[in-house]
Amino acid sequence: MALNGGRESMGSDRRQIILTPVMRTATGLWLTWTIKLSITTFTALYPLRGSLWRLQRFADIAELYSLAGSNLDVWLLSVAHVLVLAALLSRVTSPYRRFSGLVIPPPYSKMSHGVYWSCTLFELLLLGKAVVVAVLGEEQLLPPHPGDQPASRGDVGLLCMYVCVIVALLCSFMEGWLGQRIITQRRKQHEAADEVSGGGSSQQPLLGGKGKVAQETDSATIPALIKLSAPDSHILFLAFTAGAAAALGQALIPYYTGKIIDYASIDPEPHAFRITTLKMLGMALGCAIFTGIRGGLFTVAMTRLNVRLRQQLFASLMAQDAGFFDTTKTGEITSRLSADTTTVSDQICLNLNVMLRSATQAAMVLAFMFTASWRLTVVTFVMIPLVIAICKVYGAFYRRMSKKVQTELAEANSVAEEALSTMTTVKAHAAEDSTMTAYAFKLHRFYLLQRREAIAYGLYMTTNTFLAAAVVAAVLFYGGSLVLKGAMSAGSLVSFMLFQQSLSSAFQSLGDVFSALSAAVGAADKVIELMRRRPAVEESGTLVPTTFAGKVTLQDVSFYYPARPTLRVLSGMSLVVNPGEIVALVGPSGGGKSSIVKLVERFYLPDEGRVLIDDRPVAEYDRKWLKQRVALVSQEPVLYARSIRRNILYGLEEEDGLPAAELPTQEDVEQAAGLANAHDFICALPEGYETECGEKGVQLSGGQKQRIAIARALVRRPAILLLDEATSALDADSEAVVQEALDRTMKSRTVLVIAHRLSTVQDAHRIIVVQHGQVAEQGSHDQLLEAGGVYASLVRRQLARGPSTNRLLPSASSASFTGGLL
Ligand SMILES: Nc1ncnc2c1ncn2[C@@H]1O[C@H](COP(=O)(O)OP(=O)(O)OP(=O)(O)O)[C@@H](O)[C@H]1O
Repeated sequence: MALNGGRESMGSDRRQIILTPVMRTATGLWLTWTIKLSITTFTALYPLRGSLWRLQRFADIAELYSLAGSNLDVWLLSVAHVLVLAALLSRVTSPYRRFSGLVIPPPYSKMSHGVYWSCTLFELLLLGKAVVVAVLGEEQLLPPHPGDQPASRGDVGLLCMYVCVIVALLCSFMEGWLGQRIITQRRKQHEAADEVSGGGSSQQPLLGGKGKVAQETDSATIPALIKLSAPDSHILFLAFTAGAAAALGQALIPYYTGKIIDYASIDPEPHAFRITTLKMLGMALGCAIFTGIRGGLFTVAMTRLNVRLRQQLFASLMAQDAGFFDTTKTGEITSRLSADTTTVSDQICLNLNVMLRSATQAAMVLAFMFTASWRLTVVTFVMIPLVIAICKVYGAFYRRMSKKVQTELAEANSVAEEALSTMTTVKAHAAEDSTMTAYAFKLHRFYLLQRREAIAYGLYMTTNTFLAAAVVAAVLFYGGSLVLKGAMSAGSLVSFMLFQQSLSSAFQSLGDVFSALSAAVGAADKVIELMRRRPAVEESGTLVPTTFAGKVTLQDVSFYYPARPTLRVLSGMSLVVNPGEIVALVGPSGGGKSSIVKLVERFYLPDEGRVLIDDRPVAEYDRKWLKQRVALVSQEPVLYARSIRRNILYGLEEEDGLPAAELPTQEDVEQAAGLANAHDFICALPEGYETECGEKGVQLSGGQKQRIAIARALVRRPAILLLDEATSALDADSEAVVQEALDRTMKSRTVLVIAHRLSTVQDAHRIIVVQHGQVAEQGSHDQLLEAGGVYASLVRRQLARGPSTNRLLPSASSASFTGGLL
C-alpha cells in the first residue's frame, strides 16, 4: 500500500516536473502560431477582397483558379492554407495531447514537419509576391469584367500586406525557436525526472539522494547573462547612449557630404558651403568623442563582467561536493575559469558594442533610404528573410560546434595539466612519449572540429557576400529602369546606392557579431551551467551547541561514491565512538576505512543510515563551527605557498569570517606546533614561523609537512580528531617523531585513527576491523589477538614482514598466541 502511494506520488512529481515549463513554452508556441495563421489568412484574402462577392457559384471559383500567370499566387496560397489546416489538425491531435503523458515524442510528427516547412515556403513566396506587387505598383487579380475598375491595392494596402507578411515570418521564426525550446526543455527535464526517481531501470535506488544537479537549459543562458550584467547597467546605458550618438553622427556625415557637393558644384552657395563644412567638422568631432566614450565604457563593463563571472564561478566551485571533483577533471574546471570566462565577457561586450553601432547605423540609414525611395527600399529587403534563415541555421550550427571545440580544448588542457603537475612521475616512468601522443591526439580532435567550423564559416561568408552583391544588382536593375522611365533622377539613385552600401556594411558587421555572439553564448552555456550547479551535499545547518562532548555515531550506514555508483563501499555499517575514546580502524585495503572518515567530515552523504555527532545529524551543524571541533590529519598533508604560520592558521584567519575573539593568537600557534613536535624545527629555520613553505610545501620534508598539518589540526583544539594514516608515508625516524606527537595529542579527545601499521594503534581503547564495508570484529588488541580472526591474521602478516613490527608481540596474557605467530 505504502509502496503504491510512494510510486503514485513519484509519478505525479515526475509529471509535474515535465509539464510546467514545457506547457508555458507550448502556450507561447500556440499563441505565436495562431497569430501567424490569422495574419497569413488575412494577407492571402486581402487581394481578393474586391472579388469575393463574385464567387457565388462553383464555376466562379473554378474561373478564379483557371487563370494561370497572374493568379498563380492565389493557387499557391490556397494550397498553403489547406496545408496550414492540416498542420493545425495534426498539431491538435499529436503534440499537445502528448505533452500530458510521460512518453516524450518529438514535438512534430514527420508529416507536420513537412507541413511546417511547406507553409514557411509559401509564406516566403507570399513575401516575394508582396515585393513584386510593390515594385509594379498594382495587381491584376481577375480579368476585368465589363465596367469593373482594375483591382489595385494602392500604397497603403501594399504596405499593410508587406507588414503582415513580415509579422507572419517573424511568427514562423518564433515558432521554430519555441519548438526547439520545447525539445530541449523536455529532454533535460526528462533527464532530471529520471535522476530524481533514480532512473527507470536503475539498479541503484540509493542514488536518488545524489541527483540534485540543477540542469539549466541552454535557453536560460541569455537571461542569466543579462542578470549577470545587471550591476553594470548604468555603465552599459551610458555606453549605449554614447554609441547611439556616435552612430547618428556617422549616418549624418554622408548627408552633409551630399549637401557640400551640392553647395560647391550643382547649386553654388559659398556661405552655405562654409557653414555646412563647419557643421560637418563639428559633427565629426562629436562623433569621435562619443566613439571614444563608448569604447572606454564597454571595456570597463567587459572587465567588471569578467571579474564577476570568475568570482561567481569560483564561489560555485568552492561550494561543490567532493563527488563533483571526483568526476570532473581539474584541467576542465580551470579552463572554464580562465578561457571560457574571458571568451564570454570579452566577446559579449565587444560584440554588443559592434552590434549597437551597426544596428543604430542601420536604423538611421534605413530611415534615409525610406525617405529617398520606399519602393527601392522594399526591393533591398527582398533577400532579408533568406539572410535571416541562413543566419539562423548557421548560428545553431556554430553554437553547437563552439561548445564541442571548448570541450575538446578543455580535455587537451587537462591532459597537459595532469602531466605537468606530475612531471616527476612522468619522468620516473619514461612516459613522455605516451603523454605527448595523448596531448597530440586531443589537439588533433580540436583541430578537426576547428576545421569543420572554418568550412562552415567559409560557406556562411560566401553566401552572405553573394547575397549582398545580388541585392545591389537588383536595386541597380530596378533603379535603372526607374531612371530610364524618368521616374527617378540619376543623382537620387546614386545617393540611394551609397546609403545601401552603408546599410550592407552595417548588416555585414551584424552578421559577424551574430556568429561571434553565438560562440560566446556557447562558452557561456558551460560557464553558467557550472555556476548554477547545485552541490549534492547542500550547505550546512545552523546548529551551534554550547557544549560539545565529541561522540561519533554511524547508524546502519550504506554508501556508494557518486563516481562509482555500482560499488557499495559501506553496507549497514554501525559504530559508536564515545567521547574521549581512542578507536582505531584497521583492516584490509579498500575495506572502507577512509570512507567512514569522509562521511564523518560530511564530504559525502550516506545513501542509507545516519551519521551523528553528539547524537545529532552532521548536516544540522553549522559547517564552520563544526570544522573547528572536528579536525582531520590525512596521509598526504597539503600545504600552501605561504608562511608556516599561515599554513597552521589555514581556515582560521580574519578573511574566513571568524569573530576577532575566536582568532588564534601567535601563542596558540606555537603551542599547537609544540604539541605537534614542530616548534623546534620551525624555530631552527632562518625565518621561523614566517618561513615560506613553497608550492604544495615543496620546501619542507615529508615529516615536517605532516607535523605542520598536525599543528594545523591542533590549533583548533578539536574535540574530535580524525587521523587517516597520518604516519604511513613517513620513514621510520620521521614516523617516530610524528607518532610521539600524535600520542601526546590523542589524550583527552575523541580520536578515530586509521592505521596500516598495526603497531601504532595497539594501545587504542578499541580496535575495529573493517572489511567489505562492514565491521568484521572489534575489541582491544589483546582481545582480538585472542579471537584469532581477521586482526590476528593481519598481525601475523605484518610480523612476518619484518622486525620493525615486533612491538606487536602480544602481551603476557596472549603468550599462547606468540607461539603460534613465531
Ligand atoms: N573518490 C572515490 N570515488 C570512487 N571510489 C572510491 C573513492 N575513494 C575510494 N573509493 C573506493 O571505495 C572503496 C573503499 O575505499 P576506502 O579508501 O574507504 O578504503 P580503505 O579501507 O580506507 O583503503 P586503504 O586502507 O587502502 O586506504 C575502494 O574500493 C575504493 O576504490
